[in-house]
Amino acid sequence: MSADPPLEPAAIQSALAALPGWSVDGDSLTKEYTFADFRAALVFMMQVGFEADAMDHHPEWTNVYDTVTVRLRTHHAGNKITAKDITLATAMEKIVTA
Ligand SMILES: C[C@H](O)[C@H](O)[C@H]1CNC2=NC(N)=NC(=O)C2=N1
Repeated sequence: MSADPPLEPAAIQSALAALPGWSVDGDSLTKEYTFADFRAALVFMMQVGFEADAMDHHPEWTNVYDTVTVRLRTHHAGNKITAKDITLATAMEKIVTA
């Protein structure tokens, strides 16, 4: 068994209650963040990027001007959602609401 087993759907749904704007898309957690401008989007990516790297758990994301679209899944768990994805999504929410 992997150290990070895929979460059951019920566990994902209960975690989503505390993650506004996040949803399940296939086997990933996803959210589209919109910022004031490109610079603010870039600051978010830098802050999250350092935290994600410290966690050794990295987002898949795209940036177009003021928008960052995030997809979270765990490669080592067959590309399924694990507790690490919930932890990283929670860290992103703390960063945007700080
Ligand atoms: C060796 C290193 O721990 C792994 O490759 C890490 C890096 N970042 C990761 N990020 C994500 N999203 N899933 C992983 O399984 C993963 N594994």
